[in-house]
Amino acid sequence: MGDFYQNGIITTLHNLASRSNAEMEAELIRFSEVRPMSLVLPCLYSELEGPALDKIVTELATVGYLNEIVIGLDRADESQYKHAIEFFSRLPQNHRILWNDGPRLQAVNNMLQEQGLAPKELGKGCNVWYCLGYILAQGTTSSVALHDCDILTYDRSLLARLIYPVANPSFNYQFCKGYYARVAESKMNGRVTRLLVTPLMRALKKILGSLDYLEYLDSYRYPLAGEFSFRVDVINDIRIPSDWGLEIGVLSEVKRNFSTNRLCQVDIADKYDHKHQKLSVEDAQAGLSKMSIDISKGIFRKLATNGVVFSTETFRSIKATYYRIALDFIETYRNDAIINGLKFDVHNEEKAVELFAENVLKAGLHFLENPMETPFIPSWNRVQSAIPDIFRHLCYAVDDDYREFS
Ligand SMILES: O=C(O)[C@H](O)COP(=O)(O)O
Repeated sequence: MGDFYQNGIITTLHNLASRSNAEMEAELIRFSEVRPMSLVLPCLYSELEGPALDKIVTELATVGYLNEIVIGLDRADESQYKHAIEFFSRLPQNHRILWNDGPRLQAVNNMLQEQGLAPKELGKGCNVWYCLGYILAQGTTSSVALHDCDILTYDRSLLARLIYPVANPSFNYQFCKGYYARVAESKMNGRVTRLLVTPLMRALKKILGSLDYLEYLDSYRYPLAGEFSFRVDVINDIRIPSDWGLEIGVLSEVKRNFSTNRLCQVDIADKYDHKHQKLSVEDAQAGLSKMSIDISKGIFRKLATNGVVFSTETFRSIKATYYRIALDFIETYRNDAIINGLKFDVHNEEKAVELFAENVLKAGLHFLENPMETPFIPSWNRVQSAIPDIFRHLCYAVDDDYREFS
């Protein structure tokens, strides 16, 4: 059982008692009468063949409060799309699969491209964006949850706890982020969160002073969690990054659009494990190396929109301060691991921090050299204003694919 401390400037909803999931789901079924709920699952075809998704679908098949499940399928050819239809067919809820690489959705993408509105980079951000557009187009949902498809420790209580804060009609939250400890096989994971994001926040606060935006981001216990939920109207006006800045980008957008008392975070699992990517020391375009660059760029860009002025010297100081603080954090994590009987590899942790320190500087210099770069996908409000019947095209594409291949 955790504590009930409220840190930061958003509400934290803890897991304080062993409330049964059945009791919570019974409540969610009642809520669903006034607030219909959807789940978005962004996935790669390869995840259908991996160890996590089969169990996730088995768990979801027993969930009674979902109105629909929208699956965004990336990197699938025709036969793989057909296999995906079969794979998800055991879901009793209404469900649709967006075959993002299929000719119909590609035609929709071309239509957007002609207006300069299509996502510029493929990946999770783009996948999520199309799924959210489809949910808006359907117009049947009130509350939405989204989670990754590589969760090895999944059970359906994760979803119940994740969606509850935006499903309970007596709560006023617009957005909720999940949190947990990424601890598995007796070791602490979550390398980018622990070794980049938290120390970088502290370094930025030290150099730039206490800024509302930094206090806000630092309030999230797991800012990189791929699990979040929201009221449907949040979708209209958010611009999400198409790169690894997706998670932090969404947090920044909801802060811009809502007061912090409409935002919260919730404890969704005792343990969480997922697919781990390589650190990728050699290749800055891959693995956690790329992730750390994209995230740092996203944070610097956002600070600049908040009036912060950067120079090469500021980025050198940020790098040096980050490095020192991150090394101190390694000591903290080490002791936390030891008291909990977990393994801890100081060498690998320091290797990651050395790489992230270089990448913080790289991201800063890249930001100075490319001040006009905007890796954001436009909001659906803007897209609808440019192409008023876009939702009709999107719905036809998804539904016609399903009709033709199921
Ligand atoms: O959450 C994170 O920090 C990144 O996704 C990396 O996670 P991992 O260290 O658990 O692979």
